[in-house]
Amino acid sequence: LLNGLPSPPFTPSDPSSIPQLPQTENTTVLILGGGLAGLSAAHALATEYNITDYLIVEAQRFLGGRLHSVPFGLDQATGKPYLVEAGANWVHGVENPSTGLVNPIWTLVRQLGLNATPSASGLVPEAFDRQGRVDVSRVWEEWEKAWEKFLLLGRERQARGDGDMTARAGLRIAGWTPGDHIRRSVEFWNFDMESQQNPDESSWFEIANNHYHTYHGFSDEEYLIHDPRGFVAIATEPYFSLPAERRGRLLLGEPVRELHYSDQGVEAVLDGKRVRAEYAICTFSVGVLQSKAVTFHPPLPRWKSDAIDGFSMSTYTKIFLQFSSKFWAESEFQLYASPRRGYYAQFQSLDVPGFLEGSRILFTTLTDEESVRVEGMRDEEVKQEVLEVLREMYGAENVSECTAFYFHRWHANPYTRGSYSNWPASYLPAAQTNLRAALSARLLFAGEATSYEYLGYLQGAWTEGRKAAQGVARCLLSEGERGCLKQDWWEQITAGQGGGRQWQKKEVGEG
Ligand SMILES: Cc1cc2nc3c(=O)[nH]c(=O)nc-3n(C[C@H](O)[C@H](O)[C@H](O)COP(=O)(O)OP(=O)(O)OC[C@H]3O[C@@H](n4cnc5c(N)ncnc54)[C@H](O)[C@@H]3O)c2cc1C
Repeated sequence: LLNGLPSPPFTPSDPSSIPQLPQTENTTVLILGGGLAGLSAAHALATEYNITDYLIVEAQRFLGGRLHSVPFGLDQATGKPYLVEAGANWVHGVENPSTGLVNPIWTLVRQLGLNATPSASGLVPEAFDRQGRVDVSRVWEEWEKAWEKFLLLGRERQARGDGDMTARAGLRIAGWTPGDHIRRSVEFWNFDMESQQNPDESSWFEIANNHYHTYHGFSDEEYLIHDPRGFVAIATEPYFSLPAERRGRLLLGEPVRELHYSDQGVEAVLDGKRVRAEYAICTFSVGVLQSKAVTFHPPLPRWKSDAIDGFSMSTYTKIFLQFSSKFWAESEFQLYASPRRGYYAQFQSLDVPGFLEGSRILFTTLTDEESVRVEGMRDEEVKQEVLEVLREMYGAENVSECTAFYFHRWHANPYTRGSYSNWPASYLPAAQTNLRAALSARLLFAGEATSYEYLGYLQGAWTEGRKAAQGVARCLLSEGERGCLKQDWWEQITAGQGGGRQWQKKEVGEG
């Protein structure tokens, strides 16, 4: 379906098993999107509120959204492909023994027994530039000192009520001024590889908050998932383990084109079909909403469209290569310091003990403009670029034959339009409240981008899906009492005028 991608293993093998709807279908709760937020909402409705009359509409012919496990290359031992994660791959932050707080994604990983190995992304990597090997340990230390100060000052200043600035300004204030290609690469590795955008494009305060909630709230550990069932299992297995009568109805391969909302309910227009619901939970990414591929009726109020258009959605691209023999370093990570910032700066080997040992698989990661650039190129051209860099790093004579090559075009994919959201410096917390707020108290919004604490992460998508289910359930179980949906929104946001006193706060359900 998508650029000739191999079908993920969870695609129903028999397309006739996908139920066909009559012209108009009615349901109580319509779940728009079958990614982690949509499936966690479905699971919560069925298990916690005993609501089973729901329908999930998913545009792609498989579930999982940005959890996307893809067969790749060949495992010579089994004669079958490996499974690699083109989308989310890590559990960021696991558990905090002093508070007892556990990342819900970590709980799911453990319940399902998925293979998870601690990843060394925070340690000084082996590094190369055009002249050969370089030692980045001193620069790394400089970065770590500045980064700690950046986080601390960011949260202190926010608590004092100071105005936000770009993360670039925050880093400078913390003493970080990257004047050469080594420093720029170390910065890219530690900043952009998390936020997918550079410090000039990102908010100081919200990057500090986001980091705090995940890496202090849970822990600073990161686990890479590499399991033959795919990381997508955290979304699909809880849903498919429900008894059939609790699984609602599922419609795959059906893009929503229009959404009509009023205080009576929501109607989704698909190709040749309509679905009417009392409530709907929209989990489409900010990128999809920004693309205007879905038309809203009535048109979105300004407070909502500004909240969508003002946010950032960027792209993070993992490019996988399998070789006939392993020629690279033994360590998990290698840094390439190009004069061009972010140009194949990070390589990660899956062929290391504890991961896919013996696989001869390596991947490199691009972000933002570099991602969009390669999405516009042919696979062969991109492959040649990566091979050229590897030849510089390891010597042309050592680079073996590349036997498999793959990357997903997240920006071009009309159902994702990027990888995950990022908080721009000019965007106020009140605007994110609006991103999340329901329309007409009937059409709710949920997904990684609507999470204040865990924006961008799987834990954000999971918790937001469940909260939306809770909001809908509260209304259904109280028979639609006015004010049953507890969500705030701000009618008018005046940036830079000294804060909230000038904003008019409203509650969803008010006229
Ligand atoms: C490359 C990459 C790497 C990442 N790495 C990590 C990581 O290591 N750790 C981590 O925690 N997070 C990571 N993330 C982020 C994480 O994947 C997301 O936060 C999470 O999966 C988002 O889930 P969601 O349900 O909010 O959105 P989605 O997964 O996007 O779900 C929305 C669903 O809506 C569907 N849809 C869109 N438009 C329509 C339409 N018009 N009609 C019907 N259906 C539609 C989509 O197909 C999709 O299935 C990564 C993401 C990417 C892409």
